[in-house]
Amino acid sequence: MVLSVEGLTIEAGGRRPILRDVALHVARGEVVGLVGESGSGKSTIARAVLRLLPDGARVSGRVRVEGADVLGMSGTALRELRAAQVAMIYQDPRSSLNPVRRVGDFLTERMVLTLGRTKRAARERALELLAAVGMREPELRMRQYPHELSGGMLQRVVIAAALAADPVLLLADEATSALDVTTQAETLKLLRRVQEERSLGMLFITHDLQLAAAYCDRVYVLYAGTVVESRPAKELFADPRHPYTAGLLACTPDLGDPRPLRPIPGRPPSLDDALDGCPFAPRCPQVVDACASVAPEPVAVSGGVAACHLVTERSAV
Ligand SMILES: Nc1ncnc2c1ncn2[C@@H]1O[C@H](COP(=O)(O)OP(=O)(O)OP(=O)(O)O)[C@@H](O)[C@H]1O
Repeated sequence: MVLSVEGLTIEAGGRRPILRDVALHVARGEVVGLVGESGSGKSTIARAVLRLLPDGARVSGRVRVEGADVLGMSGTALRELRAAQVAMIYQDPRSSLNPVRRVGDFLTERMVLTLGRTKRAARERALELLAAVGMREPELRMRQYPHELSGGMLQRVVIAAALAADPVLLLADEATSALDVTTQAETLKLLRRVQEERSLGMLFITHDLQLAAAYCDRVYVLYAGTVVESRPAKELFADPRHPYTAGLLACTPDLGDPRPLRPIPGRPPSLDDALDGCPFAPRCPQVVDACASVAPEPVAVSGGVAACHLVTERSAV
């Protein structure tokens, strides 16, 4: 397993944990979606994979990358993890690049500093990587400054940089959300291509369940810091088992479906809301008595798990 997260709980002083008992895994060559509304804890999971934890947080559980225990890593192993094994791609490529340094410097400096390449070898590798991500005129791009490139071209540069150290895992955190629709489609295709060519594991973070269901092999649905459902993407899309997953699917536009959109009423709980039962209970159209007081355990459903009292009841019959 490239990434394996078990029982991950992160508390940072609120009345409820940021993450509660999260279990998640990504196999080599697999694209795994992580979906949830804003504040559900998606980025916190990605950062925990790099052991970038909130200040003063209490953390329990396990995070393993290629079997190595990230939460217990020493300085050297942690540097190696961040510099080589795992690469993170953020939403806004401009925030990754220094506006007053040339694109070529951005690509080569890290290779010289953290991978110990010579300047010349780093430059050759940077040109190779730019070609690999479909950048035309790579020599010219190396000499340009970030403001001379479009958002889509910059995201290609960031993806090229992410591949520099031959990582085993890509963490794509809303990596295409800031791009226009056409550029988004191209960048998604590119990410899939490089992921397949190199057989990388990818954790694809998005708030868009339709996109995740169409793009990923498996999907985890996160709500208020807990995984409420995880299934193969096709099954999740065709037959969602958790009412929250069903609600998310019903409120995302689908051009082929003329039925009106049904937004989920209410808001997700904040960190100041204590949670006794199911975190989705106050918004759930199918709520039953147990939901208010007992947190549902994940139960096996076709291809994965769902944490919902109704699912438990149905599977008990
Ligand atoms: N360093 C921190 N200290 C305290 N609370 C934090 C910290 N980082 C995140 N949080 C809180 O944890 C919760 C989850 O945040 P996170 O950024 O992981 O959510 P997200 O699902 O990625 O949301 P978005 O889609 O808006 O990025 C939020 O309520 C956030 O305010």
